[in-house]
Amino acid sequence: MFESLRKKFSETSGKLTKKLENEAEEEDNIESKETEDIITDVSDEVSSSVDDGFESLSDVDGVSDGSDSQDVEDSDLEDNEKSGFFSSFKRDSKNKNESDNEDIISENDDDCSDLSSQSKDNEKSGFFSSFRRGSKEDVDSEDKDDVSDEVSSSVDDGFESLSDGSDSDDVEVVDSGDNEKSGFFSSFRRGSKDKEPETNEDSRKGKGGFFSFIKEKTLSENDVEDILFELEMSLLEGDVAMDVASTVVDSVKDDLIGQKIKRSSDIEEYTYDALKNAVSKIIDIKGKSFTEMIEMKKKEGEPLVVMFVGINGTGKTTTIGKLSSYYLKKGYTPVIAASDTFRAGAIEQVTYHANNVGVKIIKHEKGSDPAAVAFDAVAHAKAHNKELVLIDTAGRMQTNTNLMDEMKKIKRVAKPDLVIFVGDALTGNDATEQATKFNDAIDIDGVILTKADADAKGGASLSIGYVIKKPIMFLGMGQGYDDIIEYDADWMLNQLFAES
Ligand SMILES: Nc1nc2c(ncn2[C@@H]2O[C@H](COP(=O)(O)OP(=O)(O)OP(=O)(O)O)[C@@H](O)[C@H]2O)c(=O)[nH]1
Repeated sequence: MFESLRKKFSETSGKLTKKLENEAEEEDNIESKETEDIITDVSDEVSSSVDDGFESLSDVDGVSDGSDSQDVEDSDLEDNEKSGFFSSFKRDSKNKNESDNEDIISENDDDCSDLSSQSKDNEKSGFFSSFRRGSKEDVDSEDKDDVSDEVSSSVDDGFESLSDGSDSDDVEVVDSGDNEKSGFFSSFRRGSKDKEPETNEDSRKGKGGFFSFIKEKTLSENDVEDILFELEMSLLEGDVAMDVASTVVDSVKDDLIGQKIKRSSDIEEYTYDALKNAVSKIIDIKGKSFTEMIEMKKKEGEPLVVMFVGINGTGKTTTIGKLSSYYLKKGYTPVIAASDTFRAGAIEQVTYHANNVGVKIIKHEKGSDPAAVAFDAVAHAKAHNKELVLIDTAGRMQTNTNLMDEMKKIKRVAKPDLVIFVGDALTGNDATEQATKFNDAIDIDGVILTKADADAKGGASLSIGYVIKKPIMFLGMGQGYDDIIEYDADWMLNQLFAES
């Protein structure tokens, strides 16, 4: 029962999950790409800052004409290529440093005994430490001061560039010198590896979803629009009334937009809640139950008079047999009025059910006035303190004016407390349209939907009450006398959202 609706609702959740899953993957890719770009930028900036540092060194008057250091660079090129960026960077700088220091020594012989020994130190401890020390050393020469300042500022620029590109923590790791084990790049690699392990299985087990966004995502109209449009279309195909389909979609949209989601389970949960909320508003039409009304009338010493209307073959007569049985079992005494005096065999059919169930039937000749039969049945019930009068009427098309007028006459004469439209759930949207027409003609009070047991679509069950703003009172669930249930919105909701 209602499999089709159930499927549509669960598909919506699945489709939205899938769509956002793709988006999360894209976000992940962009994030990785950004990370790679940052790494590239930082590498470039470090190289260029270091180069700037050397250029500054070379440009300083009296230090070097630049050709020496170029020679050194060239001679080291092969080595650097073999051993990668960091080692070449270290060696390069060491050699540059060495070469530049030598230049300084040769040009400033008088002042260079200290620097010469410093140069040896530098050889041992590499580029960064040598420059730092270099800038800190108390060198008297103005040239040396200039050199130190410029190099120091170039290197600092290099560090600033590093800092701009990423966490200062990471930069400090570079400064520590052990790049391979603990440095900036490895920390990025570790960082991206840290994101990777959230495999489907892990996230399902540990975090409750197939994927998760790197940042929390707020659902927008854009995210849900196309999927809810699909839902609306498939509801319409499933015989859900247009009003109902758009109300469901609007309500779901309202509930979903602005929701903050992190992982797939959030989407499932929010979509499920939003759909359930939308459907519960649709199907929960407030009204007194049949049984409550019998009791109310009983207190007044009157029978509850109920008139059944609808088109041919929807199950009016069978439903009257079922309700007779249902209320007999509850301790009430129903009486049936055979007011379908129009169709051949109708009086025999209803008599058959009355006899089977064991209730009194009031009947006249075929072709007699159906309003008079109903009037007699009400009088009988009042005279015998029976609690319920069930009036069977001829099936008629809402377009048949004569028969619709006859129905209005029965209502005027018998003064029923309730006019119930009996609709065939299998006819889907037609049932809703018929109910609307009967409601316009005679002002119905409630609905009984028959053949719900065979209804896979569920369109009429979802729509009919909402469209005419009258409650569904019972659902016919088969051909037997016991195959009828009082309609309950919670039960219906469970049917629509139960795990299949
Ligand atoms: N599966 C199923 N069949 C039903 C249900 N209610 C009625 N039927 C069947 O529907 C057919 C028509 O039922 P009727 O009670 O004769 O319908 P009606 O509205 O009285 O028909 P008219 O007298 O022509 O107006 C019968 O074969 C019933 O057994 C139900 O809830 N489930």
